[in-house]
Formats: sequence, C-alpha cells, structure tokens
Amino acid sequence: MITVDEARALLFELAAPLPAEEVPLAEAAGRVLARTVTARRDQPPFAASSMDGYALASAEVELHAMFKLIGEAAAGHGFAGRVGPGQAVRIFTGAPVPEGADFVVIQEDVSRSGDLITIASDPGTKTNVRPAGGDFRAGDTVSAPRRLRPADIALLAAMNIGRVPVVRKPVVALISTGDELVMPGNEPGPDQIIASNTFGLKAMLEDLGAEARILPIARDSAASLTTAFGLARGADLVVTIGGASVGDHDLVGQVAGELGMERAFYKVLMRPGKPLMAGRLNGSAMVGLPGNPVSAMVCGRIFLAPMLRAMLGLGAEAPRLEQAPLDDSLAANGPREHYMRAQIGTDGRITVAADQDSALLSVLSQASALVRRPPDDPARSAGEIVDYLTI
Ligand SMILES: Nc1nc2c(c(=O)[nH]1)N[C@H]1C(S)=C(S)[C@@H](COP(=O)(O)OP(=O)(O)OC[C@H]3O[C@@H](n4cnc5c(N)ncnc54)[C@H](O)[C@@H]3O)O[C@H]1N2
Ligand code: MOO
Repeated sequence: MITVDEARALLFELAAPLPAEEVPLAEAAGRVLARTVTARRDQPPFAASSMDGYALASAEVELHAMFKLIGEAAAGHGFAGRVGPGQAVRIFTGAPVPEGADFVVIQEDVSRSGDLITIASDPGTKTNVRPAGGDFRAGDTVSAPRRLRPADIALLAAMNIGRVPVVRKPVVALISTGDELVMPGNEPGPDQIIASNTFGLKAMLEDLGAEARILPIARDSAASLTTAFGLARGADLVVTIGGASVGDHDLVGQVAGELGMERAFYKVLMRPGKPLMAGRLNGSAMVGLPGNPVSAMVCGRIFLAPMLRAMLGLGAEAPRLEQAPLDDSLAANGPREHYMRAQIGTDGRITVAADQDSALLSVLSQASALVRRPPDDPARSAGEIVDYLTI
C-alpha cells in the first residue's frame, strides 16, 4: 500500500491544469483568473473631491477668508472654467476638482450667504482631494492565478475589464454505485438507504470551483457500471463512490479495468479511505472512492480538493495543516495515517470525536476539523500539539 503523500503525487499526475475561457465580469466571482489582466484606465481618472464642500486654491485657505462662488462641480458634471484668486466652486463628492483648485473645504466649515462663502472653522490641512490615478493607473495589473473574490470583481470592474479570462471549470461526474441506494426524496425499499455521498461531494467540489454532475446510480452489475462510465465520458474527473473494496459485489475496479482504465494505484495507507483507487479512463482522470460516507467525504477533502486546485492552476499542494493542543488524551495510532473527526473549541483546543466509525455522517457534520495522525503515532496526552486540517 502507498502512503497518502504518494497517492496525492500520483493524483496530481492525472490532474493537468485546464485551459482558459472568457466570461462576463458578472459571472467571474469565485472563478480562477487565468491570465494577468491590465487596467485600461486611471482611477480616479481625474483629481476628485472626497467631500461635499467648496473647491478653491490651498494657498488661499485661511480662517475667515471669503470667496466668490463661480459655479458648481457635481459627480459626472465637472466645472469647465478655472478657479481664480478669491474664487471657489461648489463641489460634491466624486466630482472633478476644477482647474486652479487643489483643496476642498467641507461645507460644515463654511458659512454661505448667496454667492459668497466664508471659512468659518479651521479646515485643517487635509485637502479632501483624491489625486488622479491614486487607486490604480492604466497598465497596473491583477496577477494570475488567483481565485476572484468579491473585492477583486469590484477592482476588475473599475479597471473596465468587461470580460475576464478564467480557468475553465473542471467538470466532475459523480457516480454512486450500489443496489442498496436510492436518490434523496424517493421511497427506499426495505433493504435500501439514501445515496448521500454524491450530494456531499457535489457541494464540496462546487464550492471549490468545479461543475459537478450527479449521474444516475449505477447498480452492482457490470452492465450498469459500464453504462454509468459511458455517461461520464468527457468529464475531466470521474468519481465513483462505493464498490471499491474486496466484496463479491465490489465491481468498480474490475469494470473500469475492462473498459481500459490505466490504473495509477489501488489502496492507500489511510483511515478512512483505504480502498481508494485511481487511474485514467477514456481520457478522464478517474478516482474510485470508498463507499462509507465519511470515507468518501474525507477522501474528497484530502485528495479531490487538491486535484481540483491543481486543475484550476492553483498549484499541486497538500491541504494546509494547522496545529492545536489536544483537549483529551488519544490512544496510539495503527499503521495507517488516520484522519479523525474533531471539533475545535472556542478555547482553541481540539476535541476528537469518541466514535470514529466511517459510516457516521452525524459525527462528520458536527466536526470542524480532521486531526491527522501519522502511521504508528504513539499515544498522546491532553495538551500535546497535533496537526489538523479544517473541514
Ligand atoms: N473484508 C474486508 N471488508 C472491507 C474492507 C476490507 O479491507 N476487507 N474494507 C472496508 C473499508 S475500510 C471500507 S471504506 C469499505 C469500502 O467499501 P466499498 O468502497 O466497496 O463500499 P461499499 O461496500 O459499496 O459501501 C460501503 C458502505 O457505504 C454505503 N454507501 C455506498 N455508497 C454510498 C452512497 N453513495 N451514499 C451513501 N452510502 C453509501 C454502503 O451502503 C455501505 O454501507 O469496505 C470495508 N469492507
Ligand atoms: O477506509 Mo474505510 O474508508 O476505513 O472506512
């Protein structure tokens, strides 16, 4: 059996970065910027007032000084003339500061009588003028790769980038396998349960920027699995769930092999997730996850999420580990790397769930972290520092 790191390295070989496509700016949030983009203009494009008040020459600013108003500058409607000595222009936030002026006295510091204003309170030294290009200049860049957050979208909009080059979304086909499964919302038969893994994985993978498609459940027969693999053709990543172990009805590896899968590995020194398999099938990366619900979700976090990041051009890296002290003692670990469901308390200490059965979705749902135990990790006492990753 190979280690978790070895398995991930082999998975990265299956996860080539995807090409770029252009999308409208309004659809670019959460996508990964594929190429560095360049501002098409200065922002602000002119010296702009940051306050409502009166624009005049800073050299003339003095308590009790008087000015004659010669016009108005509003946002979107500048003042065409020039401000001369003893003159001021009524100005509003966002308006271009007129020629001859380089200071805005806020209206709270001014008394006005008709066309005359007097500086009635000390206006201080802050000019209330935003210089042209003070935010960014034409030619300034936003560099790739980068997952576009709302603030980035606002910046790209201000840069007048209407269409954005982003990495194409990885298309993931999710196949549940098993005669015991029915889709949520349907009436299960006496020996049946509800397919949960595909739904949890779809949520996880779409959160990371994939387009995940849940295919019809494949039954425990070669014909049904073959049909499902046919429906998955063209996906960047095909993920099967269940049927990966050694039971008589665990057919995924066998059928995938008959369909020409080039196997990269089968079985990982990991808990949960031991019967993981991967390879290349019909030009797609193929990962066979174990069926136990927690195993499938943990493998999603440990393997599929890094694969998707690699496909999105964000680099081939293991999930980031953090450290926290244990709230309670832990027994020694066995020979497999163990990812234990745990909760991080408000005090920063980490509590490992008592029951680590890989079927317990209720425990996973309560967990905020997976504590990572190396193979053969000795028993640990309360207060000792352990590695974990957030979920
Ligand atoms: N003799 C052995 N038996 C098992 C071994 C072993 O090494 N020797 N490994 C165990 C481990 S570890 C795991 S994990 C499971 C994985 O088995 P499979 O991948 O073949 O999964 P299934 O048998 O199909 O299902 C396991 C379990 O999960 C339920 N399941 C499956 N798919 C879904 C789904 N989409 N949504 C919800 N639940 C699902 C299924 O009903 C089973 O209860 O094998 C052990 N056995
Ligand atoms: O590896 Mo299984 O995933 O331990 O439950």
